[in-house]
Parts: sequence; C-alpha cells; structure tokens
Amino acid sequence: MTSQTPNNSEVIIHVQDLSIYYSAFRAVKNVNLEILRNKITAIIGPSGCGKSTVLRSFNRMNDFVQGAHIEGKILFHGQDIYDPAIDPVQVRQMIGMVFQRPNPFPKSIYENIAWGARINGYKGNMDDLVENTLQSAALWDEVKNDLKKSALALSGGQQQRLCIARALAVKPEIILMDEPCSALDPIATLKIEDLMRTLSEKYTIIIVTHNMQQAGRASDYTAFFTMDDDRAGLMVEYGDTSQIFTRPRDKRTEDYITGRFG
Ligand SMILES: Nc1ncnc2c1ncn2[C@@H]1O[C@H](COP(=O)(O)OP(=O)(O)OP(=O)(O)O)[C@@H](O)[C@H]1O
Repeated sequence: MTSQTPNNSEVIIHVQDLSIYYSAFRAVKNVNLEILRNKITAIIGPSGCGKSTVLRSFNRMNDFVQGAHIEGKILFHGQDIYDPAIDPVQVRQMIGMVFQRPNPFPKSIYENIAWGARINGYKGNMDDLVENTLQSAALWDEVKNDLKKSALALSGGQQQRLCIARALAVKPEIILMDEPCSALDPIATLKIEDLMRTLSEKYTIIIVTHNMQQAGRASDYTAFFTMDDDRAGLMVEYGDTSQIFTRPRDKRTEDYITGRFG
C-alpha cells in the first residue's frame, strides 16, 4: 500500500489483508487501508473493481448476501468487527450507511427519523431529536412546517438528505455513502457535498463515487482500486486526494484519473 496518512491523525478503521468473497469468487483481494477519523475518504475505480463490496464490508452489510465472507481483519477502534462476539446490529448503528438511490420509508418526514431511534431504544425528547438531526442534515428549514408530510413527496436531493438525517439519528461515528449523488442533479449534488464537509467535523465519512470531480472536490483522502487479471479488485494507491489527482505514483492511477481507462 502506498500510504500518505499523516501519523498525527487518529485511525478509526484499520483494514488488514482484507479479501472478500462471494462464494468461491474472490471479488477483492489483500487490501490494507487506514481510515482517518473526521476525514472524508473517497473510494474510486472502474466498474466492478469492488468499491461497493469493500464499503459494505465496513458495516457488515455483506452478511445479508448468501455466500459472502471475508478473510483478514477490519478493526474499528482496534476491535475486530467480524469477531463472533460482536453484534452486527451494533456495528451498523455505529457505522451507518446511505445508498445510491434515496430510500426513505413510505412514512412521514418525522417518522423517518423517529422510527430508527425508537427501535434503538431512544428515551430522550423525540421532537428535539428530529429537529436536531434534520438541522444537521441541512434539511430543517425546508421541511420544518411539513413534518407530517410523506417523505416520498420530497425532491430527490431532499430525500437523500433525509436519509442522511435518518442515519445520523442513531448517533453513528462513521457514515458510509455508496454513490450518494448518482441519482441527483448538479445543484442537489453540491448541497450533499457541502453537507459532507460540515458533517466531517463530527463524523468520519467514506464515500464510493464514480464521479472523479466529486472525489477531487469533496474528499481528503482517496483510495484508487482496479481489477486484476483474475477479476479480483485490489487497491492500487491510497493517499492525500490532491496527491492522487495531481501526482499519482502508479501508472494505473494516472491512466484512470486522466481518463485513459475506466
Ligand atoms: N451479491 C453479489 N453476489 C455475487 N457477486 C457479486 C455480488 N455483488 C457484487 N458482486 C461481484 O463482485 C465484484 C465487485 O462488485 P462491486 O459492486 O463491489 O464493484 P463496484 O466497483 O462497486 O462496481 P460499480 O462501480 O459498477 O458499482 C463484481 O465482479 C461483481 O459482479
């Protein structure tokens, strides 16, 4: 691994020799990566190189895919999240996820936030929680008079910010974002990118994106993945986003970011 991570930042996730399989097929191999706290890390690379697979392994979403399993370790604050003693539900509470297509529940805006919190046993003032998380997701001003309205009546960008608010409501430390803007127009996309920057003051964000301008604009660190001859994804290079985009060390990274491949 080519790592430029400054050693004064706290590592929140250590990925050690990670390989991920779908039954016998090794989709990702031998990844070593350190994710830094309160930073935005982008995972980029050509289609099929395993970006989503890696992202989903960080909160055990691959557990839902029959035959999916990993080798190696993913340590969250030094704790192996695949240790049999660990409850995957708790992992997903601490490491939340936002998906490609906004997927609010077919319920009111209010209930989209309150539901997860209630299931998690939240005992505080629900109105305050709803307001605070909608504020954190930069959505409050747009919806404060419509909290009883269906979430499905919101625009795509608003729905995605609601999904971010919903993820925040259960107090995670990390937010995984899998192509969160691919269904959004450019203005809604920029709003989400601004929001990511604000959220990184309190949270750690890992984003998979096809959009290289987005990775360049919105992330602090970038991991570039590609596919090997055996179709397994591997990490080619990882470092400061400006270095990856202006002075890539590996020819494969350079070819990808200059558009010669991918
Ligand atoms: N549920 C699954 N079952 C079997 N194979 C899968 C599954 N999900 C992904 N794969 C395979 O794993 C490899 C990596 O897929 P993944 O979706 O992680 O790549 P990606 O880089 O995120 O792709 P894209 O940019 O197109 O979304 C591909 O070969 C894909 O076909």
